[in-house]
Amino acid sequence: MSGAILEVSDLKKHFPIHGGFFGGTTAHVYAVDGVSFSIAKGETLSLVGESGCGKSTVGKAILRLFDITAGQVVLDGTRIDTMTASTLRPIRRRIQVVFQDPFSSLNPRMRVRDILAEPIRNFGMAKNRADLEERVALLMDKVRLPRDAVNRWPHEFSGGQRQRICIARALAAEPDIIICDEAVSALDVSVKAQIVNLLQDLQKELGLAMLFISHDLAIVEHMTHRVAVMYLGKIVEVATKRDLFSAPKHPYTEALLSAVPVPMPGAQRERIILKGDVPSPINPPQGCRFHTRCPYAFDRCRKDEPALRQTEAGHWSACHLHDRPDAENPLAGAKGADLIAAH
Ligand SMILES: Nc1ncnc2c1ncn2[C@@H]1O[C@H](COP(=O)(O)OP(=O)(O)OP(=O)(O)O)[C@@H](O)[C@H]1O
Repeated sequence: MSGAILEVSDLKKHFPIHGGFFGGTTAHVYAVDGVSFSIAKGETLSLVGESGCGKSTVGKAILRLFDITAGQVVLDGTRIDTMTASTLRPIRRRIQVVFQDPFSSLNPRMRVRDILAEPIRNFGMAKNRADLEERVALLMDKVRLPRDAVNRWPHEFSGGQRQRICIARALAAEPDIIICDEAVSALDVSVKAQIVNLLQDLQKELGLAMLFISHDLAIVEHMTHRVAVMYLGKIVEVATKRDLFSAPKHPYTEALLSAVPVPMPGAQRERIILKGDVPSPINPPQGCRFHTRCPYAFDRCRKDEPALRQTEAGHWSACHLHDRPDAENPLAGAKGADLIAAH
């Protein structure tokens, strides 16, 4: 994609499982198994899917919290997955993260001023002491916290306020992209909406790119440009928010969406209850990984793995149903478009 700030190609992360008498590798967790996407400058891409499908592992791989098994991560044209720790150091500033738990993410022994000053100092961004103070004050303004709160300790703040401090800390480094890993999942409903609005405002104001990792499609719907749906280490569908919510092309996306409430009086989607649990990523099913739970699975799904391919402009999906005539594809056409029209 032109203007991409981040490009991830065929990313794999297989965690070895050690066991046996000699403690050797006995198996692997195929946590992420060939994931590709790109994010444009100023764009939000949401990565959604059930717990354990590999979303956080994708985020951590981009942050280089561990080495990847295979694939490429390219930031603004530069490959970063193969960089040594010292070359990577200045690049780290450009990718920041906000994690789920604002209670454990902040050092309880540091005042807010020092929490925000730390990245500014580490990345050598302030000209002098006065500039540092000014930068800290502006960060408080950006996340709508009073400037004098910089003298307080993390425990003096509510969960939502702490998440604002985590966002300010991420912004302190003036990044190109922020990874929000379940950043609002632990917050109360009303606070969640405030933080989502704040992130959206900041994104517009600063032209940030965002990778928004979430299991909650209802939240994603309010703030994303595009959505990538993950299942068992793979992306099964990618589309713009409007296309994905109005006309999902993959049965897994359809099932996830069926659980999202429709914000219109009297309107409701038919809930699809998937059978069984997500299979183990240690031993993923042959063929299509979703076939064991798919309501439409047929013979081919048990044997061949479907490739992620473009079915309409900007809409990608990995499902053998696309090779069937429309009459035999329950997901052909703009199913649900009427429900979404009022959004
Ligand atoms: N360090 C690790 N060692 C071994 N397995 C791991 C490790 N980290 C993650 N996994 C496994 O990889 C799979 C994907 O985990 P991941 O945390 O990326 O999923 P997720 O979609 O973000 O789910 P959640 O929202 O529950 O964190 C899971 O089966 C998890 O148990």
